[in-house]
Amino acid sequence: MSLEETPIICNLFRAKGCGEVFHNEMEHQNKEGSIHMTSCKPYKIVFNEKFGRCLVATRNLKPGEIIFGEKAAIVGPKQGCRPCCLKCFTSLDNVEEASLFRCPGCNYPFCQEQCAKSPEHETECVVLSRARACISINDMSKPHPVYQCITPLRGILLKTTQPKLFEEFSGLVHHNDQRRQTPMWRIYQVNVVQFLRKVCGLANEFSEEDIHAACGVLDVNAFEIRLPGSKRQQILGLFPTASMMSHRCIANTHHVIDSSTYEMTVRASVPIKKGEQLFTTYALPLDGTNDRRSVLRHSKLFECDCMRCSDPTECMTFLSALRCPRCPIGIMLPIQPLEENETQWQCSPCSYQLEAAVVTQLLDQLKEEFENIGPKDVEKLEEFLSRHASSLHPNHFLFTSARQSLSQLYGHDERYLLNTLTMEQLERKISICQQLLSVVDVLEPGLTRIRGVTLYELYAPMLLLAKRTYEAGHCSLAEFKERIVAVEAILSEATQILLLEDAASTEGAVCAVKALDQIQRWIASI
Ligand SMILES: C[S@@+](CC[C@H](N)C(=O)[O-])C[C@H]1O[C@@H](n2cnc3c(N)ncnc32)[C@H](O)[C@@H]1O
Repeated sequence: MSLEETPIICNLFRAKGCGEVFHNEMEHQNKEGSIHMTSCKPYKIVFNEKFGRCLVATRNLKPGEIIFGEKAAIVGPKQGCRPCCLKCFTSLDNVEEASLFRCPGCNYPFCQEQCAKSPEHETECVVLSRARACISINDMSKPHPVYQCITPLRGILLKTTQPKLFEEFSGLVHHNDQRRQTPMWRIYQVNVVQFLRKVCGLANEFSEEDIHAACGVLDVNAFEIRLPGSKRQQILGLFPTASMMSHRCIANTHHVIDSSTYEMTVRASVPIKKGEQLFTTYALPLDGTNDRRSVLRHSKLFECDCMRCSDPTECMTFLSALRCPRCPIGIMLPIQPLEENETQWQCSPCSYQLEAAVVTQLLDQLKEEFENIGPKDVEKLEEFLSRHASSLHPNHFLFTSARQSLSQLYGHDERYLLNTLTMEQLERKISICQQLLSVVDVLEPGLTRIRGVTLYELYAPMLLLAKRTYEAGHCSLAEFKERIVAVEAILSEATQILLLEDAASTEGAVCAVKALDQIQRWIASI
């Protein structure tokens, strides 16, 4: 056996962060002294001309491996939110006036006295109470502009409460120079900058530029946090390390934010090699290229030219492709996808061309029609899929979105409960989930929430279909067992993914674990 082939002998110590092997932990700690210990992480921050600061893997990472965990530096309401409790973010819509608690200091409404008296509200209340006369929030069903200043205020107040964290916060990218020309800048100027400086008396401590920078840091870097329950708002959290991750329209990481502790866990979603950049996605992965690039241009102020955006087929998913109006098999794609307003769209076999403006007009009409359906109308969603089958590619993002809704409706909607579905409807649910997965496997690969949820939706109709087929005597016991083993593999993968999700939304994971246990016992008994 050569030296290279010598296996790692037990008692050797493999450092969790850097993955290097040492004789013992002491040797690891002594390596390059404390410098190595502080940098013993599976990622490092590097600077790149194109991306700015970004994260790079310092060793090979397996799917599901935790890269880092991080607590939010600040959390707060999202711009344009409806009135909510400033402590726990419960929506105050539908809460009776008698049940609200108005803070005696600043007059903002809270869901209960305990929230208003929490230490988190103390410092901001001193500032906001100077504006008490202007804070009169009575209609809880509509967004109120006095919520716009809250999250930026929490950011700038770190200057006195946590100066080190403030340094990190104010060192994040804000793109003030580009944002200065935008309509949002003018809204912030009135509702945040002037409100905090003139009405709340912060003019001596923070310049206009400082407060605009805080707004920009949040717009460019903050993550949305989904709170459980329909009465909760979507809020923002700022995570300084996670905000260093660059964007790519097909990410290689996946993050989960615990909705009670506001802690983020970032994992590898696919295998990542040492030296590879870590990417998250700032846009919706199942939107088409033009929509994703437009969101990134306006909210994150850069032009995405990633591999997916530059490829007219979007990595062979054809998410933005149209059917050719001239030939029966043709698929129309943009010739230059990064020039969305100027590019011609061309059919691959017949070369027929359409102007970008014509395509935009057609899509605007279809988007409007789709939005008017609403996400819960099975018949209208099915009708939309069949009516436009001659205009859009089967994987088009509008169809994919319709399938996403249908995958949840068949089996759960009260008119389509699983046990009441006919054999054709079970087959329909299966084919919808499979088609959705064929797109998601490419655009949101690995251990991602949408894959977990879709695999979970796929297992139940497959199981029921196999059971009914066997009970009707249409397949042998051996064939039945084979089908159940295939269902078990799907459910097992779904469970593995769903168990990584936020503890407050693990209803799906709990059901999946129970169902997996049942199937495994069942297989053993057949
Ligand atoms: C959340 S920050 C990421 C950290 C930032 N690079 C830094 O140095 O602080 C987002 C900004 O990073 C840059 N960026 C991220 N992904 C990019 C990409 N795919 N192409 C170009 N710029 C990107 C853009 O300037 C974007 O507004």
